[in-house]
Amino acid sequence: MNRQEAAVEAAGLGMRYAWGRDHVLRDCTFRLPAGRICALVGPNGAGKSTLLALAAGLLRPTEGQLRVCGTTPGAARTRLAYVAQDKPLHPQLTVAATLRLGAELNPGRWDQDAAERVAFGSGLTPGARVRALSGGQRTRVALALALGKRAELLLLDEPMADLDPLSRHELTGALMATAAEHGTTVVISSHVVAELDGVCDHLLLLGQGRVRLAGDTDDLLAAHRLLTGTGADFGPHTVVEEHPNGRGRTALVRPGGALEGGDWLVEEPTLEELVLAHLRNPGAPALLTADATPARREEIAV
Ligand SMILES: Nc1ncnc2c1ncn2[C@@H]1O[C@H](COP(=O)(O)OP(=O)(O)OP(=O)(O)O)[C@@H](O)[C@H]1O
Repeated sequence: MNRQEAAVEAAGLGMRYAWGRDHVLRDCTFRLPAGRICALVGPNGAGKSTLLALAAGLLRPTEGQLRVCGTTPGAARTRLAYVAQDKPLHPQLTVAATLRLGAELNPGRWDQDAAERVAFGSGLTPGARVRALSGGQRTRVALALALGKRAELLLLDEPMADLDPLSRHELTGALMATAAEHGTTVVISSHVVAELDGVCDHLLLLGQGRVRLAGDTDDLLAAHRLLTGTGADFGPHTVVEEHPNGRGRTALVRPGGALEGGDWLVEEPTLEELVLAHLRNPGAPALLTADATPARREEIAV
């Protein structure tokens, strides 16, 4: 089978912080094909930031393998851009000087126009000092650095959390345009799943440090159905979540056989329904679609 190259590939990936008692990530195996826009979701403490920092080469895994842009995260550093949750920037610099620094650190690949479009899109002036910026303005500058770098892989840790709705819309559009124009892979963590619907074409859902769902969003949605009816027996189907409703019972299932002929209304769930059902039911069996399943572990070792 001819498969698209992987932007990120993990096998048996585990992480335990030096002072932590427990594993933060445990036996994570997944593959993110290049060129996708991947939503990274999961409850607080699931390990999303840790996974992004590992992929950015800022942390070393304690177990397993992680391959980024076909090499080690450390070797891929010049080819990726990482925007951390707290958006670290030099507070004494102006916005213009920050972008100049971005240009100096990324010779040969820096895109000043792209960086300026993002940085100055909402009236921010070049002479403004970073230390005097609001949280949302800092996010703009951090995203401007990331997009100016023309990275192959963007790792964005809750980038939209402190942006106003118009800025979110504008910057989401800028990210999607960049991804479409340059084939950039984007991993974007967020708690606002509804906002990622229609933006992301790939999903990675972590729960308690483990991969719960991974794959193309269309494939994951197609692997689930919402059944609503009065019967109580869901037959051969794997039930992720079931609850009563006005008309009887509704269940999110992974079909294990024919759905026709049952006394059910059958619907495809939305991405938000799929994610929320799995967040509420961490015991549901994990599912990786074919394109999210890595090659054999030894083949991805670096
Ligand atoms: N430097 C650290 N040392 C020890 N434990 C840490 C460290 N950083 C994170 N942790 C722990 O790792 C676990 C996962 O944290 P992480 O920030 O990766 O989760 P998250 O999914 O990004 O959470 P959130 O949605 O709240 O941002 C948490 O239990 C956290 O306390």
